[in-house]
Amino acid sequence: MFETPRKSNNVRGVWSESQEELHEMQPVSAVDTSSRAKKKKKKKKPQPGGKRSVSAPQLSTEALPETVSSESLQGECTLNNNDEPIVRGIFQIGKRSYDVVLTVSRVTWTPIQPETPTGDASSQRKEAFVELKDVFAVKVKRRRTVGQQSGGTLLGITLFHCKRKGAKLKDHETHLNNLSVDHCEIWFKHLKALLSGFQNRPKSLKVFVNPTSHKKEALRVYMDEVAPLFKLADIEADLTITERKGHVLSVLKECELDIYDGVVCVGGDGTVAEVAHGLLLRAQMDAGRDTDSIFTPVQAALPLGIIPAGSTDIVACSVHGIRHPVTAALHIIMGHRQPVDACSFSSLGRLLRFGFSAMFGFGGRTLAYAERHRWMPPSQRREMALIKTLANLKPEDCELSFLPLKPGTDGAQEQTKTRSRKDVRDSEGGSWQTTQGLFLNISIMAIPCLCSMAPRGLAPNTRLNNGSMALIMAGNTSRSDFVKHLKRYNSVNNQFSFSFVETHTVKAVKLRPRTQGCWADEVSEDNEESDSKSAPIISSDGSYPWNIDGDLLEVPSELYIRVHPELLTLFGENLEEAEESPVKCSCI
Ligand SMILES: Nc1ncnc2c1ncn2[C@@H]1O[C@H](COP(=O)(O)OP(=O)(O)OP(=O)(O)O)[C@@H](O)[C@H]1O
Repeated sequence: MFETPRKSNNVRGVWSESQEELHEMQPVSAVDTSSRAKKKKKKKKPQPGGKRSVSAPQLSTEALPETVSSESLQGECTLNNNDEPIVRGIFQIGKRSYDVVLTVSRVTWTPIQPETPTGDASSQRKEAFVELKDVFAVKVKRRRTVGQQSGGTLLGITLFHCKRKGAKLKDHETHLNNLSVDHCEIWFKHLKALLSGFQNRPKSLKVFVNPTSHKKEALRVYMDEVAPLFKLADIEADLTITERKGHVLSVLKECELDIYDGVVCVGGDGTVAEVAHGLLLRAQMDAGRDTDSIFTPVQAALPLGIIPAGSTDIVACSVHGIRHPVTAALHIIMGHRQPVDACSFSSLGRLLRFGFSAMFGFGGRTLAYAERHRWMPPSQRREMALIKTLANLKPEDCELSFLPLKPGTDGAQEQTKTRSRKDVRDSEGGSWQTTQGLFLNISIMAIPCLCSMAPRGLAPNTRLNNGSMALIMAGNTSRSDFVKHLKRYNSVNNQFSFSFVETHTVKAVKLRPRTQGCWADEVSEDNEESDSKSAPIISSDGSYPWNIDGDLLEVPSELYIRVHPELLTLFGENLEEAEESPVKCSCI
């Protein structure tokens, strides 16, 4: 029976169609995109490779098996030239018959039209095609009675391919109908052989789903929107539903990674951070790196796919330009890869974790407040945290040192204000600049950090893999000016054009808070509100809250942040701007 995992109750009358391998009789779960496929527009394209004079009366599918033999349909296998037909034949697509040609790069179909009485070839031969690089599965289509598990009448073959609309990828089906088994077998074999040539496409994946992310929808998102596509693409997915914080880390430390072609996480930014950290930590363990010293990290062994199911999904948005699970799944299936820079965060010479972004001051305090109120619904918790932290807005007294990227490489956007600083030369030849003072917020970001609240990114001046980090320092100012600065993230105006904001393109940052005990004092203010089960352990020893990729990290002393170019590969593509319409935060 034709199973539609997204709409599993979709029974289409007495007869239904199944997609399966030609000689394997187990039915597979196909993705129901039929309603969307109907709306498909065919693209006009010039005819490839020479003239074709197919001018025959329109053929019905029923007539094809007898009239179209495999000989007349079979082309020579000529894989040298992209435009050279490998196989050519007649299929019914929709209600019309088409002359269909397979080359190494595409499947092209042209409607078969009767000759005009004057013998002219019709001028309206609209050609359509699908590039093989966009095809992720080919299946045999059969008609079966309800309940029939195998066999059934062969109807043709179906191509599953992805279509792009802006940053969004969507799955589509093209049904090539022909009742001839020989004919379909030839096409099926050729298509399978060509698709197996895409070596970048994963065959086996380790998948982590965080069932607690955001609105607890990650498992549903995976089961309904992603798993059916993986199955269609013949990808074996080894699923772990995480049971606690740290679960991913313990699995990644121990498991055999060689058997996988990639790791996938389904959840929010905290889940992404844990998986990225786990993958990078495992790579250091395998390479024998001592992470309790200043070391040069090795790259992660496997690419990471991110299926967004959180509330902000900053990393997914930065790499896909959109929060759309199907787009993310199709990037994984098609094997699109994007190297990204990552940071290491260390304190007192010991590695604390790997990640992409850090916020200290306002960003750290807001997250700490939200974490202590986990019992609240997510959006309410975030708004409340923002309001409370703004109401208690306090500058942090810090000593900040940074190692700028070499002059001339990417410093054009920098905005340096009047803060005094001293320069110290680094052993690598760079020049550390040190400044002291009061800061409301300090952000250090290796990726643009796109999200719906900041469509151009929290750090629009950096790129996914430009080998640098954006350092954004918001100095002490009035609350109203700081709110104006925050609001600009959501607008077209430059959020950095304030006298109290400084930006730098850097390779490394050291930050040492100089205020004693302020964080512990603040925690005690609302201790009575916190849920003892879910509240993080907040020490009163003067440690400071950092927001590292949306995860709360408490650091008692100096934090040392270094960027490592292209340390991790993500499944996806480099996009400069989020596609989603900006979301206004109602509380500011
Ligand atoms: N079963 C579980 N129970 C509790 N926490 C878990 C579980 N599985 C994973 N976690 C942890 O939950 C944390 C938060 O995950 P995640 O970021 O995906 O959700 P979120 O915070 O709701 O989403 P967002 O960051 O987008 O708001 C992660 O640090 C992860 O380690």
